[in-house]
Amino acid sequence: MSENTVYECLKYSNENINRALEALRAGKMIQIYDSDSREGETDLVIPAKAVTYTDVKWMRKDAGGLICVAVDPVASKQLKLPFMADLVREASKTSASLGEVVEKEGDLKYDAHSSFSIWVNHRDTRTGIPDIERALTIRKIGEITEESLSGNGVHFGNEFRTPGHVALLRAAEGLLDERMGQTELSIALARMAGITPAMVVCEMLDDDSGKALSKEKSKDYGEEHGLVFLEGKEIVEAYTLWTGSEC
Ligand SMILES: O=C(CO)[C@H](O)[C@H](O)COP(=O)(O)O
Ligand SMILES: [Mg+2]
Ligand SMILES: [Mg+2]
Repeated sequence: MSENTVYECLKYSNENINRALEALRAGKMIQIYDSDSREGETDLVIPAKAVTYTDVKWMRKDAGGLICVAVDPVASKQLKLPFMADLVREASKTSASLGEVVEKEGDLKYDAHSSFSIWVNHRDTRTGIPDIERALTIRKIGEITEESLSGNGVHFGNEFRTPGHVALLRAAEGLLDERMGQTELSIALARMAGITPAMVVCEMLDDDSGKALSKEKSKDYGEEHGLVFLEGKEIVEAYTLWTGSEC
């Protein structure tokens, strides 16, 4: 079956989904809004492997949130990426002060737990923060994710050090059955698009209000910049079809 045939049979009735998958396959930016009942935030989202320093600058200047890379749950386990909360909880066994700050049940009002893993820099970076260096770290995270999922044994520590300036986000094992943050939503889209499931996400913030950019203003931004705007519920619906498809 040719690549096109596969994509043909995966056409969705929601044209927004088809446009988003096409954009992601082309390494282009899209927007994902999680939901009114969760964070109520819109992220700029782009495949990690495709990121250039101008994309990092775009997210830094126009979105302004934390530039993170969401990693597929299978690859996260292969790469031995820990949840930061688990790491701190373990460390708190020898440091009481850490035990007081570690994420506990009920701490987050919008979800059961965060998806933060470790924060890294690629070893070829100097300080790790310039756009050009963060882009390198991000692309290399995409590449090692692809390598790992291809069954090629990889050694994360050979290429990356922590702490660093790019926050890794570990997608929940059950993906959208378990959690519906932009971490899982972006990985679900990557799986549907047939691209490496390592996705850059960055929250869009509002310079005037000091809050997250509203859904309406985020949609306006998307229209001005030709970006596909997806809501979490659209992705959940399409992913349910995809997982049940015979393609
Ligand atoms: O907190 C975050 C990391 O900066 C953002 O909300 C990002 O969207 C990923 O987290 P989540 O999956 O919880 O939405
Ligand atoms: Mg968040
Ligand atoms: Mg989010």
